[in-house]
Amino acid sequence: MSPLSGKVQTVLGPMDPNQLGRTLTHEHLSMTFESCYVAPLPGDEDVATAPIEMKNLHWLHQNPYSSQENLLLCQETEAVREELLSFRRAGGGAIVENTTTGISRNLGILQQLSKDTGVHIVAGAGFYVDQTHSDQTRKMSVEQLTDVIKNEVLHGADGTDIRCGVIGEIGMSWPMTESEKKVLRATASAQVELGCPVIIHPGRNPAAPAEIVRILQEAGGDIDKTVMSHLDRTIFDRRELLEFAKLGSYLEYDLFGTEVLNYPFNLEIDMPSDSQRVETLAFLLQEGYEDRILVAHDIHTKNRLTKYGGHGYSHILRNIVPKMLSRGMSQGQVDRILIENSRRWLTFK
Ligand SMILES: CC(=O)NCCS(=O)(=O)O
Repeated sequence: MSPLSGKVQTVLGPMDPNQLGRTLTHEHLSMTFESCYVAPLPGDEDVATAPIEMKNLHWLHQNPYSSQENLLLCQETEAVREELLSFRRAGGGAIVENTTTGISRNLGILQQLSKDTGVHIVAGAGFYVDQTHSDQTRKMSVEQLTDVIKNEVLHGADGTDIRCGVIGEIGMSWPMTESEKKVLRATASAQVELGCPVIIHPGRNPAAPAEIVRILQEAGGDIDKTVMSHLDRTIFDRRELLEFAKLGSYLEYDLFGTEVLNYPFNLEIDMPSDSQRVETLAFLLQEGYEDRILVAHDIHTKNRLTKYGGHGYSHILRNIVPKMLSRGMSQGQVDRILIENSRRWLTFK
């Protein structure tokens, strides 16, 4: 049995899961996303390199990955601190910070933010998508990768003694690369030994989540303790969604607040609106998946902060919860999603 059994591990140490409260299971508080820069359309070069200001916020909203400045959330610690205080005032308790190796995890900042604001923060172990893997990562065996991940949970990451409390977000592309598959197998091995929660970023294809679950299962992973992120931009067909749901992972709708006409990473995809996300949650509840749903905003660029006219970390609590209630969900179901499911997932076995 893990020494962490029955506990949640935050950046301030292990804690009683009952203290978490309303939890956003997929956010970033400090990271860089330059690896996912998308060149601006011809004619947009000037606005793409201009400083962020009111007159280009609409452009930025539609083209968030085409401004290098927008990809540096790591420069906004003061704004994030203010937002976390606002999140607490809105009734929020905890945030799972999904920044892993490859997108500039900064555990010292996370620990300080938690001390300053009283928000419980759980940090993520492991590796983001292949394009951010270092040569050293690519050369590692599954056993070596497993040791790295275990060490980040048991002893601390990035040369600190600050410990991660989940594995992930583990980044997968579509199709998955060999290096990503090794990381996935290492994730499963570490999970078996530690009894810990896992969270996956799937590639942008409806077949990706099930393929990931298959590989995790083959490597001994605990699907019941695994979150599949970003379903809002991955599985659109309801029949396919139910097929996937049967596999038993948590089903995360974590792009609340993202309403964009052209999804820059895959122009074939029509990104749903928040109203459509709520409709999908209602559908999953009706189909009996009340114990499997999780929600978040996955804030990872500057323009989504309230400082830049974005929705911020309190959008779900302030706007989406009332919408859920107005669409027939009960307070009990909302609490199940925001409190009980996240608590169960985050508690070490
Ligand atoms: C930080 C991160 O990976 N966000 C996910 C963006 S995506 O558009 O859902 O892939």
